[in-house]
Amino acid sequence: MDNTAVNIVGGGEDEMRQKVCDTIAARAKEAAASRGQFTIGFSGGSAAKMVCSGLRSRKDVEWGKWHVFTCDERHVQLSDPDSNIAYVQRELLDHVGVPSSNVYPIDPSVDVSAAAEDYVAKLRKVFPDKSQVPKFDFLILGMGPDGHTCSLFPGHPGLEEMKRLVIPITDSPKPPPNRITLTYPVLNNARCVVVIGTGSSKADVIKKCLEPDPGSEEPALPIARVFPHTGELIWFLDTASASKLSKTNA
Ligand SMILES: O=C1O[C@H](COP(=O)(O)O)[C@@H](O)[C@H](O)[C@H]1O
Repeated sequence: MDNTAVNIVGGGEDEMRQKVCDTIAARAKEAAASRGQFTIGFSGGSAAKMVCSGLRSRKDVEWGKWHVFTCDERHVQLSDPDSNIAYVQRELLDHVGVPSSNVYPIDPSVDVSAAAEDYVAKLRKVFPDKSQVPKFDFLILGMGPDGHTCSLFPGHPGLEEMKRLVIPITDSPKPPPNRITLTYPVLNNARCVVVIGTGSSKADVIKKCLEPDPGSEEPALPIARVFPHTGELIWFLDTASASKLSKTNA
């Protein structure tokens, strides 16, 4: 069964925000009802901006059931404007009722390798069965114009990591260089992954991923390698980011 959907929402950010946040709220409700909790991973950048602003006024969400991680994180202090979790904290969590014990920031006081190990320990608080790869209910992914997602960059050896759940990155081509990231085994084990593409700066990369040149021998870009084994994959695109696609389902 193909569990992939490409939604060209049309219009701009407001329409996208509404659709994406409706999807998150619906999945959170299902997860809380069937498993008693909702495990979610946020990305940083434009995806976080859209989602945090759309979620914080929602009254149809049981915030107390949420467990909040980031899909990747810059290895910086939580006071640094580059911190992904600090953004989510300020723009969403400070305004809703997620218990602080259900929010899992990285430890910036240790080196980046130790921070990656510490993050695995944090994952294991919520996903304690060590024989199983953590199964997130929901992951929100963004993408850079180069096709990176999380802190998985084109051509980086981290793309081939199939054992570790979280890896340190010390040579990110996008600053800051030190980061940690979830790996494909975790991304592709999620129940639902949403990819958010907005703006014309993403149009070329979206075309490359969704309508690749049949003759091309280029390896798939990092965002195009996300295919949950059994879960759903939903791409949400606005008019500008979908503008180079020839086939649309709008
Ligand atoms: O550095 C990062 O960049 C990507 C893409 O960000 P965007 O602002 O171009 O949408 C983001 O998804 C990732 O979480 C972040 O660490």
